[in-house]
Amino acid sequence: MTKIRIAIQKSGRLNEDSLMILKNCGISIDNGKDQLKASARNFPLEVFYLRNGDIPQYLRDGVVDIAIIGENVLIEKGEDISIAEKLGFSKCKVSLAVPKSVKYTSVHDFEGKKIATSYPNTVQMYLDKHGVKADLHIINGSVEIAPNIGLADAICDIVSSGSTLFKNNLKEVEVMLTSEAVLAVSPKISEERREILKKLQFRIQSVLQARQSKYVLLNAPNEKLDAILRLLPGMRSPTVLPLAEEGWSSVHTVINKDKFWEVIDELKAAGAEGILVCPIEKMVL
Ligand SMILES: Nc1ncnc2c1ncn2[C@@H]1O[C@H](COP(=O)(O)OP(=O)(O)OP(=O)(O)O)[C@@H](O)[C@H]1O
Ligand SMILES: O=P(O)(O)OC[C@H]1O[C@H](OP(=O)(O)OP(=O)(O)O)[C@H](O)[C@@H]1O
Ligand SMILES: [Mg+2]
Repeated sequence: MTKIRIAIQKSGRLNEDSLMILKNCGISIDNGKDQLKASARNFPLEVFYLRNGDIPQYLRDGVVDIAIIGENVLIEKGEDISIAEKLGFSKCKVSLAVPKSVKYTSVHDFEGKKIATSYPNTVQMYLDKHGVKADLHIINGSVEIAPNIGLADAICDIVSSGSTLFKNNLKEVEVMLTSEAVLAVSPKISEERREILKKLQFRIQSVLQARQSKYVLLNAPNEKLDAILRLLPGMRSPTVLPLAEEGWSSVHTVINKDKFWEVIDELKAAGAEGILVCPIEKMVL
């Protein structure tokens, strides 16, 4: 039987969330901790555990068909590789930073400066776009320490909370790109495997939709229903069912998880009671 081959990060920031999304898609993987390859029990899928930085080349060569990888790595090393889905986790930026004490005015301040980075192509593209010439010093990790030990004038690295920059007395001055984990596709994927990919994407989309949404149930006196329903956008429209108690109804609806916090006070003020907010496991639109 033909299987689709997916690369996920062997260990590191993407590993756990990548396995979790497959699990949420109902795919169980026989997983020995030190295995570099594993098969799914109930879906035609084989998992290869690889280094994040090596994945673009595996995709390009068609050694794997798809991968879960940081978008930033594709921008750095895999411009020719397409993205099938954005997955909504591992959100970060790739930014330029300088010592806090430096007075910064514009990207032209980098002219003739030495920049330490693990993302040379990304920095070079950004500098070229602005007509700036700088000297790049490529290192693989602990980039933020470079200015403190006299290795470089500035750095380019991943920024999330900003705490690594802060601890190293640096400040973010240019955001070159924003990134999140994505499902990437090999340009060499076969038609047969593309059909399996479609099935996987359908499952991923229902998991991602569900993560964004909450199922809300509430009770309302009938005379206040109109006002309450106006506050609630449902998938099609909210369900209204009579309660055993005369004059009351139960309202059921699906709402965006962020939107819910915006309307909760208004719902209460409009007369809603006994509000329940429940997670949704899968959502097919
Ligand atoms: N602090 C962060 N916050 C959010 N996402 C991050 C952060 N650091 C990295 N990422 C994202 O997670 C991906 C993997 O980062 P991680 O540090 O685990 O691996 P790596 O060292 O870049 O790769 P490799 O697997 O080759 O060792 C990055 O490419 C980026 O997309
Ligand atoms: O803005 P922050 O929230 O501080 O995150 C940014 C840091 O996170 C990543 O390092 P990581 O912890 O993955 O270590 P690594 O260099 O070993 O990959 C990245 O390389 C930054 O150093
Ligand atoms: Mg890292």
